[in-house]
Amino acid sequence: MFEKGLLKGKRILVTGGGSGLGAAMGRRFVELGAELIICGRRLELLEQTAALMRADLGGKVSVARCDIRDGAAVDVMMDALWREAPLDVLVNNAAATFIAQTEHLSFRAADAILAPTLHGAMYCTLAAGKRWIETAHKGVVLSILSTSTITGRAFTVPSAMAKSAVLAMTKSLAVEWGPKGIRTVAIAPGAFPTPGASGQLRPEGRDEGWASKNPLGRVGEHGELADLASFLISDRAGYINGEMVVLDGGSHLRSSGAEDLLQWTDAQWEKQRAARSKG
Ligand SMILES: CCCCCCC/C=C/C(=O)SCCNC(=O)CCNC(=O)[C@H](O)C(C)(C)COP(=O)(O)OP(=O)(O)OC[C@H]1O[C@@H](n2cnc3c(N)ncnc32)[C@H](O)[C@@H]1OP(=O)(O)O
Ligand SMILES: NC(=O)C1=CN([C@@H]2O[C@H](COP(=O)(O)OP(=O)(O)OC[C@H]3O[C@@H](n4cnc5c(N)ncnc54)[C@H](OP(=O)(O)O)[C@@H]3O)[C@@H](O)[C@H]2O)C=CC1
Repeated sequence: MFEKGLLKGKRILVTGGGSGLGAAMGRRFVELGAELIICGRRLELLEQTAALMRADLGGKVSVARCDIRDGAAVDVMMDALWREAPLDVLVNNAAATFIAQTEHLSFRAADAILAPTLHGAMYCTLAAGKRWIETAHKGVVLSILSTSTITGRAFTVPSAMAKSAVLAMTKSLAVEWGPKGIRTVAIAPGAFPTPGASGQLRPEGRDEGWASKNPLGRVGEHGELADLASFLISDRAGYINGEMVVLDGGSHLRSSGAEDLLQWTDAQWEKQRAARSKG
């Protein structure tokens, strides 16, 4: 689909790149010639993912253990990365969510979502942006958001709040940092099944799957997201700034994707809370 070497010479950090969509995007970036760094909390998972990519693709892939909820840890990671060479692209992909009746959320539960999804994305963007600006280096920040930024989404309210805030960051920095050579862009994926998303959002007992509610009758393929991400971070998209591209088969035009949960009984919600407390 793309010219060989579309991302050659680009050094890219994907947060949460050890699993799911982060790993799928990272793999595609390496195929297109980029140097990749993936970060997350689980070092073993990161190393497994990186080893697989190196074995399959032969590119340069390294890992950084980092909990992006901790701003100081983000700075330590960025310092270490910059000691080798500046990044060219940051992909804010790491996030967390779970379904819950909002009135049952404790403050700690709300923070468990807001901290990685909002604060983590902000810390990483700040840490990369200030280094780019100090050295007049060009950069791109791609944030992986959600169609909840357009529709809102019942039962995942902290996630919808955090993603909407990161969209506001994307639009605001497009204006503030555009003149400094930094583009900020975003993708709002619809349903792209991953173990992480399915585990948190589709417990047993939820009605029929995501595909049946989609106008195109299917969920997204990881390669489709990886291709869009590759284009948006490439120089070919050099005039796209402050934009969020929706990649959901038109699903959000029909439903936010959470309305089935309005029919859940108290017993179902109790079962859901109990499943978590046993986990
Ligand atoms: C068409 C629809 C398209 C779908 C769009 C989807 C948009 C977004 C999708 C995604 O983000 S998918 C990514 C999903 N992946 C993850 O969530 C992976 C990362 N997950 C985690 O890190 C954790 O699982 C967690 C969810 C953040 C929780 O881990 P943490 O270690 O931070 O929490 P704890 O210390 O165990 O608990 C803190 C606090 O939170 C409460 N809590 C945790 N899980 C739940 C739950 N499932 N339900 C209710 N409450 C929960 C927990 O009880 C603690 O609160 P207190 O009890 O101490 O008050
Ligand atoms: N899959 C889908 O249908 C959709 C996904 N999205 C978005 O796509 C992105 C990827 O989701 P997906 O691949 O499905 O889910 P995953 O659960 O696989 O990805 C989440 C990643 O974030 C990392 N992460 C979580 N918390 C932290 C933290 N505190 N510090 C560093 N890394 C962290 C996790 O690694 P670790 O636990 O090792 O830290 C994990 O690799 C998310 O932003 C999600 O909101 C949006 C819409 C739909």
